[in-house]
Amino acid sequence: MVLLSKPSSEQYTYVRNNMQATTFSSSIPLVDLSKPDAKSLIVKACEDFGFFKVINHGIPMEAISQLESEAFKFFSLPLTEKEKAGPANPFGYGNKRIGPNGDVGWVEYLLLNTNQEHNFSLHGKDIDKFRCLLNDYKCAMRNMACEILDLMAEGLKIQPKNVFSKLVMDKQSDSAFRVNHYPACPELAINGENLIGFGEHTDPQIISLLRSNNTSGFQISLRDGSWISVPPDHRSFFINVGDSLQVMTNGRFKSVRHRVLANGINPRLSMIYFGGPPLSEKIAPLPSLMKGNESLYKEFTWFEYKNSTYGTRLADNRLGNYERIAAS
Ligand SMILES: C=C1C[C@]23C[C@H]1CC[C@H]2[C@@]12CCC[C@@](C)(C(=O)O1)[C@H]2[C@@H]3C(=O)O
Ligand SMILES: O=C(O)CCC(=O)C(=O)O
Ligand SMILES: [Fe+2]
Repeated sequence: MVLLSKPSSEQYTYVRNNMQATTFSSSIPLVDLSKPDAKSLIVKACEDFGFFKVINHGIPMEAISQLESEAFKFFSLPLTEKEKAGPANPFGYGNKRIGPNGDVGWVEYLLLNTNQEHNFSLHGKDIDKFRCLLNDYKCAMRNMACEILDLMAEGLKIQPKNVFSKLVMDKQSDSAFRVNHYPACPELAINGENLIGFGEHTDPQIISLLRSNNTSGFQISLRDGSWISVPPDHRSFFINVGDSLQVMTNGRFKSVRHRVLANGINPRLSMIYFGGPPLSEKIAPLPSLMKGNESLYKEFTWFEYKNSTYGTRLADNRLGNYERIAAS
C-alpha cells in the first residue's frame, strides 16, 4: 500500500525501542460502565493516569465495524480522490502533516467538526454510506461522553451531575471527530526502530473517546515520564482526560500525554471523538472543587485556548502558558 511517501529519518521522527513500553502494560485502569463502582474507579483513574478503558459501553459492535469498514474503504481510494476531501486546515483529509506548525507522522486522517454534516466534496454510494454512519456514530459518542462525564461528577460528589456533560451536550459544543489510518510500515520492522505515527501530545478538549482496531501502537505517558504500551482491544473504548477537564478540576484530574507508534505488520485504524465546550465557555475550576484553594490557572475561554493551540507544536505543554505561578 503506497499511500504515504516512504519514511526517511530526515522527514519523520523515530524513538528508540524501550523494553518497558514494548511489553504491554496490564495496569491500565478498567471500568465496567454497568457496575455501580464505575464512578469511583473513573475518578481514581483520572487522578492517577488521566486515562482508562471502558467495557460494557452499550455501543453495538455492528455499528462500529460498519463504520470501520467504510473508513478503510475511504482510505483505500487513490490519493487524488482523498485529497478532494482536503486539505485539513484544520478540517478535512490530511496526510502526514498534523496541525499547521510542521508536525508530521506516519498517518493519514479525516478530521471533522461535529457541528456540520460532512460535506467533503466526494460523491458516490460508499461515501454517502460513510457520511451517514459517521453522523450516527458521532451522536453515539456524544451520549457516551456525557454518560462518562456524569459519572465523573457523581464520583467527585459535585452537583448538579451534569456540570461537565452540559458543555458537550450544548448545541454550540465545539467537538471534533477524527479517523486516523496508519498504514503498516514494513521498513520499520526491519531496522527495529519505532517510527512515530502520531507524536506525543495532550488533547486540548474536555474528554476524548478512542476506539481502534486490534493493532498496537498507542502509548500513554506515566507521571514519571515513562511510556507504556496500551494493549489494543477493538471491543472497548479508551478515554483520555483533556486539558480543559484538568483545568475544570483545578488539576485534580490530569490530561494524559499519549502518542502512536507505527506498526510494522498491520495497519491501524482509530476513531476519536473529542468532546469540547462551546467556544464562548469560560474554562475555570469549578467552585465546588476549589475548597478555599486558589485557581491554579489564569482564566480563559475555550475560544482563546483553542486558538492558542493552533500556534503550538504537537508536543508543547499548552497549558503551561495558562498556569498561575503562586506568588512566594
Ligand atoms: C499541532 C496541532 C494539531 C492539533 C492542534 C495543534 C495542537 C494539538 C493538536 C490536536 C490534538 C487533539 C485533536 C486536535 C484536533 C486538537 O484539537 O488538538 C489536534 C489538532 C489538529 O490535528 O489539527
Ligand atoms: O490514532 C490514535 O490512536 C490516537 C491519535 C490521537 O491521539 C489524536 O488524534 O488526538
Ligand atoms: Fe490525541
